[in-house]
Amino acid sequence: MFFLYGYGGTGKTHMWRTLTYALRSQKQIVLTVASSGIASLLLPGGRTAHSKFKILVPSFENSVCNIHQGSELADLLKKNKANHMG
Ligand SMILES: Nc1ncnc2c1ncn2[C@@H]1O[C@H](COP(=O)(O)OP(=O)(O)OP(=O)(O)O)[C@@H](O)[C@H]1O
Repeated sequence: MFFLYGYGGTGKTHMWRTLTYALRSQKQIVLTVASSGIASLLLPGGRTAHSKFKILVPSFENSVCNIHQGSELADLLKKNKANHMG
């Protein structure tokens, strides 16, 4: 999982879009998530992290994601090579 930090307008979205298209063109699985719905709209196939990873709201120190072993989402997470968190 990669996190990319930078000031506004420095090219974070541009870099993630480029990486996502490059990896997907090689048939790699890339999950693009952001902390807000507005930010997720900038990413190809973007979703909020809370939606994609079934993160409970509100979340506490001991909260766990609601992903069940053997589910389709669990298999996808095992197979994917890169997550983008914007
Ligand atoms: N390497 C690059 N080559 C050409 N244009 C670029 C490059 N990086 C960024 N840009 C352009 O610069 C502008 C700002 O980039 P981008 O939206 O990716 O920044 P950002 O860091 O995601 O900004 P914000 O945090 O405000 O969302 C965009 O128009 C983008 O196309």
